[in-house]
Order: sequence, then structure tokens, then C-alpha cells
Amino acid sequence: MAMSNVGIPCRQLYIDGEWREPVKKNRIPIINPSTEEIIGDIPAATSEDVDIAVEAARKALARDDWGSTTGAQRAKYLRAIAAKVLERKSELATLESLDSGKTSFESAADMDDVAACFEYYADLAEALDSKRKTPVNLHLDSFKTYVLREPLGVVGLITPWNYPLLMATWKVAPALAAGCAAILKPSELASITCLELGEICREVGLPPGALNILTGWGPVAAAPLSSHPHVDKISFTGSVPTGTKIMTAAAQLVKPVTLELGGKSPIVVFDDIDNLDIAVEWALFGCFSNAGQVCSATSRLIIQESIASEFLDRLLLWTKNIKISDPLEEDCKLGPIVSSGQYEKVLKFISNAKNEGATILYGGERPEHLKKGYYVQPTIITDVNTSMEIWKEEVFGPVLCVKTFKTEEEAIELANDTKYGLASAIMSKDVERCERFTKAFHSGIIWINCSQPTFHQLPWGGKKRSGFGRDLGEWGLEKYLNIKQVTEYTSADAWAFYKSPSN
Ligand SMILES: NC(=O)C1=CN([C@@H]2O[C@H](COP(=O)(O)OP(=O)(O)OC[C@H]3O[C@@H](n4cnc5c(N)ncnc54)[C@H](O)[C@@H]3O)[C@@H](O)[C@H]2O)C=CC1
Ligand SMILES: NCCCC(=O)O
Ligand code: NA
Repeated sequence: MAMSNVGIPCRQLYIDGEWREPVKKNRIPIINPSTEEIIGDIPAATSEDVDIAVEAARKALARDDWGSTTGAQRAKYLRAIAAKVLERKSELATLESLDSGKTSFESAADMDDVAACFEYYADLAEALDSKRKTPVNLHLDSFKTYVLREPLGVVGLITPWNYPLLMATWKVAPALAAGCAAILKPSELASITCLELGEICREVGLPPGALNILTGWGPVAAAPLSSHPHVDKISFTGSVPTGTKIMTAAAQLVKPVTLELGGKSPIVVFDDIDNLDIAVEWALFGCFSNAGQVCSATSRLIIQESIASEFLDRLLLWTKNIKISDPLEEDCKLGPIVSSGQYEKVLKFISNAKNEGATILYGGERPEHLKKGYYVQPTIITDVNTSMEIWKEEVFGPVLCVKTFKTEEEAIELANDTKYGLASAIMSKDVERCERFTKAFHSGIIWINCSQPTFHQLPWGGKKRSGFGRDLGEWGLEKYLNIKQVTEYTSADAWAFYKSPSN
């Protein structure tokens, strides 16, 4: 096993710029998924702590040191956070791997992305100053009008465990750039690095209450945010059932929500590809990176019949070559699943597929050389039909299911045969065909001749049951702004709608 000499910090809740013990004093153990050992614990917030954090956030908005900042001032905080993340990159990456099972390479890449995302929204915060007030010319002498873009208020950010600090950053950075006050509730399965973000905010002197971080169980620590009358918006990434609960609670208060939910994304491979191995590697990366725990994982391979056999042969060779180990070991390419619950869920999907008549072409079990930890072999499933669970449901593990097609029409029908609509990928050298698929795919993200590369300048989100609204890019900022129109009557003349009693 790879050794780490990084200690797990013992933190409290981060509220109003300081560490606070939860009112009920409860804690949740942190489990390292590669050893199944308890390595520390995190505070467990309850609705009492949520109330305190919401009050701190409201006060921050009312105070000049946060509520009256310009975008340029907020950008300074965001850049300072980015710099601290880079300064602590190696430690944060190790903590992320110990907590979530991510390979050290992927955790380090996440930390780079976290810093770059804070930098990006610092730029957008600065740009916001010149767009804060936009005059609108009505071509009328008697009215002067303009539009203000203001922070929306107190926002609740509820995030998952698959990219713990990165998913938090996709929401925290734009919310702070917009000037909102935020309450972040990371996943109870992986919260360590999000709590360290609290320490970073304290060190850079982010005004108290601008960002509060509450760890804890979802129904106890996050649900009260959805139903809180003083939380103005919820931005959520996670499962469909939880997204539905959040939307239902928020609907009672007509509270806006952004939901980034699951997926069962297709990767369609045509026989005109130039290089089989290049396409095979993208198919692999699209489903097995981050151990398949990616909302946009292209977990349905739809392959043209004419090259299916050769493609699968190559896919098998590449898959067998994947190094599965403790995520901190050098060159590890597949770590464990995040928790025992998720591990059992993935294995159940595989056994259900077998019971429904599919073939486990490769994998499907714990790797023989790893006796402890929530490890699942990269798994390839063939002889799949469209009524099977494995075709329809999100596994959130390293499990690829395969179907073949003959014609383009058949391929697009299979690709769109899902209740989800997050991402879709096509591999083909025919430019016009790629354009046809770009239009025909029912999803918010399209990858052409690749799968998964993600850039913070581009909108991220889906349609159908993958949710609505967008993280990232300028769209990721807009959702934290209130658009306020101001109409001023500038004429000295009376309005003269009613008859004046004086004449
Ligand atoms: N779209 C995505 O990126 C993700 C999708 N998932 C999917 O969800 C499945 C289950 O994973 P979970 O960790 O159980 O996801 P989840 O959706 O329950 O958890 C995500 C976040 O929601 C919070 N939460 C839980 N119950 C809540 C409630 N009633 N109100 C408000 N917030 C609540 C959790 O504490 C966590 O912070 C996975 O197998 C996968 O299919 C999970 C994580 C990320
Ligand atoms: N590459 C980032 C994926 C984000 C997500 O799974 O939600
Ligand atoms: Na953990």
C-alpha cells in the first residue's frame, strides 16, 4: 500500500468566518475507501447550525465589507483562494485521494482545475463591474431606464463526492464572484477538502459569512437549506431522487433551483475512424476514469457492427492493461469506489445484468490482488438489450455496456434511448455526420472524437432527467444574479391618466 504522511485535519463547521462546533456536537467518521479504515471525522450539522449559517450569510450581505464590494474587490479574494489552493496542491490532492479513492493523478488535476476555476471567475467578477448597470434606450423623452445585475442573495450549494472540491468550486467561485453569500453542503462521503476550503477562506480574509461550510448528512444538514425561507436559491449536483426532493421542497417557496443530475451517456463509434486505438482509449477514459463515478460518463458504447469485434478485442487488451491499486500508488489508473454503499450498488448492477441475460465480457468482480477496499474491476458488458437495467440506469462505477448498430438512424435512436440527457459523444471522421449527430443528440454536452474533456469556460448541464440550468462559463455566473429593471419618469408633465380634481 502507498503510504501518505499527510495528516487528516480535525475541523468544525465553518460559519461566519470561524470554526464552530455543531450545536448538537455530532460527528461522522471519515472512511478511506482503499483501506476501509476510519481515518478521522467531520462535524455533522443539523437544522440549528443551518439557521446560524443562514443568519451569518444574511449579515454578510448587509455589511459593506461583503455586500457593497465591487467585482474587482471580490476578484482579489478569488485569486487569493486560487493561490492558496496551488500552494497546498499536493496536500489537498492527497487528502482528496484518501477521502474519495481518486487516483493521485486525478486528484492533482482536480486541484489545478479548482485553482483555474477560481481564477476564471475572478476575471468574470471584474468584468461584471462594467455590466452592473446597463442603460436601455427606449427612445422616449419621458423615461430613463436601466438594468441592474445584483447578487441574488443567500445561496445553498449542495454538492456530491465524485469531485468533492471541484464540484464545490463550480458553484462557490461563481456565487462569490456574483457577490452572493453562500452555504456549501458537501457530501458526507467526502468533505475533507471542502472543509480545507474554509481554512483557506479564513487565511485570505474572506469577509465572515460570505462562505459558510456545513458538513453533515443530506436529509439533516442539506434539506433545511431547500426549505429555508431565507435561502434564495439552491444549486445542486447529485442524484435524481435527491434532486427531486430538493425541487419539491424549493417549489413550496417558489425558490429557484439548478439541478445537475445523473446520466447514462452514449458514445457512438463509426467504422470510418482512422485509428482504432485512439477511439478505444477515449471509450475507456469516457467510462473508467474516476472509476466511472462521473455524471457525464459515456457508459453506453454504441459501436458500428462492421468493426465491433475488432474494437472489442482492442478494448479488452487496453482494459486488462489498466493498473488498479491504492490510488496513491504511482501510475494507478483505477482506484476504489467511494463507499461500501456505492460499491455494493455497483456490484448489484452487474449481477442484475447477468441475471437479465447479458454477458460479462470482462471484469465484474473485486480484483484478485486487492483483498481490502471497495475495488471493482473495469467491467465490459455485452449482449445487452434496451429493456435491461444496465442499459437504462446510471451505475456510477467502472461499468461499460455495449450495443451494436448498422445504420446512422439506428445509432441515433439508441443514443437517445435514455431518460437522461447530460452528454453524448461521437467518434467519426465524417465532419457532416458529426454535425448531424450534434444536432440530433438530446443532451447539453456534445463530445466529438473524444469523451470527457471539460473546460470551465463552457456551460455544463443537461436536459431531460439530467436536470436543468448550467454550471461553468458565463452561464454559471448568471444564475447567481438578480436582474433588476429600473424605470424613471423624467418628464415634468403630469401622467394625466385620471382626471385631476383641481380643474
Ligand atoms: N450527478 C452527479 O454528479 C452525481 C450523481 N450521483 C448519483 O447518485 C447516486 C447516489 O449517490 P449519493 O451520494 O447518495 O447522492 P445524493 O444525491 O444523495 O448526494 C448528493 C448531495 O445531496 C445531499 N443530500 C442527500 N439527501 C438530501 C436531501 N434530502 N436534501 C438535500 N440534500 C440532500 C448529500 O448529502 C450530498 O451532499 C450515485 O450512485 C449516482 O448515481 C451521485 C453523485 C454525483
Ligand atoms: N469532469 C467533471 C465531471 C463532473 C461531474 O461528474 O459532475
Ligand atoms: Na470518504
